[in-house]
Amino acid sequence: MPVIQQVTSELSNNPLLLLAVLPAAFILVRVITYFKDASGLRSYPGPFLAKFTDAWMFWVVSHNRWSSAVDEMHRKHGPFVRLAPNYVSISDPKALDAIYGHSAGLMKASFYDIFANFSVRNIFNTRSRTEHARKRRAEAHMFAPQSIRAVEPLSHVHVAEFLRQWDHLASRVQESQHGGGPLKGQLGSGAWSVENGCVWFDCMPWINFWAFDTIGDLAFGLPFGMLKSGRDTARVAKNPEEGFRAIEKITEGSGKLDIEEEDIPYVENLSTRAEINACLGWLPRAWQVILPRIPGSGFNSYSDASKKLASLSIMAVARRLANPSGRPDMLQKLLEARDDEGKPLSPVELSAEAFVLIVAGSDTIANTTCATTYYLARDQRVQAKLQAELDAALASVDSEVAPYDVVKDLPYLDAVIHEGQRLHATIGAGLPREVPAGGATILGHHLKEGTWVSVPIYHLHRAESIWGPDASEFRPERWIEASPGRKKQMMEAFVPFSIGPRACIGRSLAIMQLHIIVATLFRRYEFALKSDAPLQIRDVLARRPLECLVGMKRRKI
Ligand code: HEM
Repeated sequence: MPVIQQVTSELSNNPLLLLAVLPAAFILVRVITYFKDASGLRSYPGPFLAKFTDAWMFWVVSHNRWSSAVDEMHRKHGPFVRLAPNYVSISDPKALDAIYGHSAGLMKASFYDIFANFSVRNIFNTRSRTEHARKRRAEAHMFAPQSIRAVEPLSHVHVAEFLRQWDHLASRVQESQHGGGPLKGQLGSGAWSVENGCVWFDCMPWINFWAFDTIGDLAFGLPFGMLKSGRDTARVAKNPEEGFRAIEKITEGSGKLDIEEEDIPYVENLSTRAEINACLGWLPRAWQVILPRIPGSGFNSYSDASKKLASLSIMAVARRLANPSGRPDMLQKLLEARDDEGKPLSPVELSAEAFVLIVAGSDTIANTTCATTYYLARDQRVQAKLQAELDAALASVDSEVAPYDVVKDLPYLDAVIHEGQRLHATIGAGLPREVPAGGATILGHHLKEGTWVSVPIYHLHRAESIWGPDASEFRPERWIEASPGRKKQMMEAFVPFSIGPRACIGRSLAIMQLHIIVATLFRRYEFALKSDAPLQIRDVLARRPLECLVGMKRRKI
């Protein structure tokens, strides 16, 4: 019997032998691939495991060390680091344009496939240049300066609701000072306690409630009501398929909205999905399908969370179609959008686009606001300086919510927001892009077709070579003191919204929201921390604060 036949028959008769041989064969294939070096990356330094397998990326992401591990690798090995057999991270700001710029020609890598939870792609997860350009054209006017300014009054409503709840919390301080008031309690789902003249509570859930209510309203005319209830809860279609059927019937003019709904903890589902996506994105497609199906793998909640999140946008689209309003929100603009043949978006595409607006436009703003609040609460000097600027600028303004026109050009507020975005880096990861046919030359290095490349934002925002020896300090003054030449250098390395054709489309809205919320909160309240302990983060593409316990009281203004 020939040797190969003998070996296969031996293996099929002996499953234990097969179990032992499979890992050995796997490792052998990886070692041979490494030495064959088809990717041409063998000479690049990096973690040992990453030379052979994507498992290094999977491991660091699943251990909550995405941005920090990549940062460490660059500090150890320099600007070019191999993070996976086919993936190089480049930490030089000069690489940004070559990778993400308009004429770069690199598209999103297949890492983004894991984010597709509808049968069609959305503006964020499509990897097709043509499809992306079509979507971006259709959605650009939603984010034009006049469209953003038109929604400012809507956004004020939610900031005012936010103040009602925090005023209520702050009033606990006076109540306890005047005797009789309780020293601890619960508002919505959050606990609070009074100590040292402040009310202490975790501000992260409240900031989430505000951000989600606001984007729910701006996107769909459908605030979730999280601020009012103080709870993470949203009404969604119980069955997404039923939602699509209802949309189709309504579009054909032959149906009423009659969908079974349920309440879900939306933010919690979003966190679950984000955490799992960030890990699964580094695995081969087969593993992405298998792992969520294995009981006890830690990935089981994935499909359920994805479906529930999708149901929210399906429900919102169905509601709007059933009750057309003409309201100037994003959903209305999506309904008016036409493709290149003049056709409206299909129900599933509408829902997919609405979904990404909610996800991209809430979490990111909430994380940035929470981290900025943390840094300001930790540094009383910076907080007082900001408050002095806000007091002067808003002295004659008769509104508890800071109008954008009044606060948009305040130098210290601007510097605080920049510094919060720099140091926290809400999107801290390198955003992976794939080298197209013909290869690409980046900073003199020729990389072959199919190689993944990225620039690590967290590392760039903290590199001493760019920001100086105090790079890891929260010091807004750096933005004001810098000479024009230095400021240019800083801005070239400051990329919280990324750059190029796939840069954040919601940037102007985010900047407006951040100015309004930081100015309003810090004019009205004082914040403190109990210790200088670092902010605990879950790093899953977006870097989300897990908890931020602050002491807060009303200011005398
Ligand atoms: C502080 C807040 C925000 C930050 C830091 C941020 C950051 C980013 C970054 C870095 C990207 C590029 C992602 C990638 O290449 O994978 C992005 C894309 C995107 N962002 Fe934002 N974002 C913020 C707020 C918003 C808001 C308010 C919206 C909309 C309501 C939004 C909608 C989007 C969309 C749709 C994309 C995909 C754009 C495309 O591929 O053409 N973002 N954002």
